[in-house]
Amino acid sequence: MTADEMKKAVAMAALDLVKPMLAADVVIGIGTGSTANHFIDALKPYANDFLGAVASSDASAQRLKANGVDVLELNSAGTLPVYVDGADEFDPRFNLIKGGGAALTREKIVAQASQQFICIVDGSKQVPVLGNFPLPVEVIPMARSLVARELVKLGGDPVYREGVITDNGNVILDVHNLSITDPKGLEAAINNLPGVVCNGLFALRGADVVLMGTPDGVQSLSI
Ligand SMILES: O=C[C@H](O)[C@H](O)[C@H](O)COP(=O)(O)O
Repeated sequence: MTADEMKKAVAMAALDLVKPMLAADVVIGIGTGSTANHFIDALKPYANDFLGAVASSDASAQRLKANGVDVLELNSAGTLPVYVDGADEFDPRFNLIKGGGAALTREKIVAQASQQFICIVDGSKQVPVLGNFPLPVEVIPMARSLVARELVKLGGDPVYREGVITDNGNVILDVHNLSITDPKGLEAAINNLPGVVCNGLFALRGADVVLMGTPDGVQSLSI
């Protein structure tokens, strides 16, 4: 089974969890990336069974609309019952690194607005300790160098993701060589740096459910 087939399988498993929640007044949260894209495509036959979705990126919003799903603003949607999204890494406590596709800030907002976060991943994303995947940090452009120096003080090696501007008009620093033994503490410490909009650690609000695709099928993991 290819990685893409595993991503599709976890997306279908997530759909099985979400289908019973769908109703005429229900709005769901949708993430960003190649795994979330499979989930968006899988929603197409059910597009008329729920009110719509809040998207964590312009790219996902466009894909949802192409699949017949109405896209709503979070401000008019209230609390969402569920958020479905991928991740770049997850640890045994369901702390995550996200933002490989630069959508981390809106993802964190929609996750925070949701009662349940279903994380859909292939097995390559499972790690004992977060940090092998460089941690994305979204930064106000004028603060890029300042924040980079502060991230070095925290023990990381930040690299400017050249050519990438987020949906919010900001830039991304990818922080290499972190061994993240205190995900909540590091998430808060980075968020406290002036110029940082958001960082890709999802520990203060991690995943509730992880569905992991393996060559032997989809595993529903528990903490
Ligand atoms: O910014 C992107 C998101 O955090 C994605 O959820 C993450 O990068 C995983 O993407 P993929 O499903 O393509 O591996």
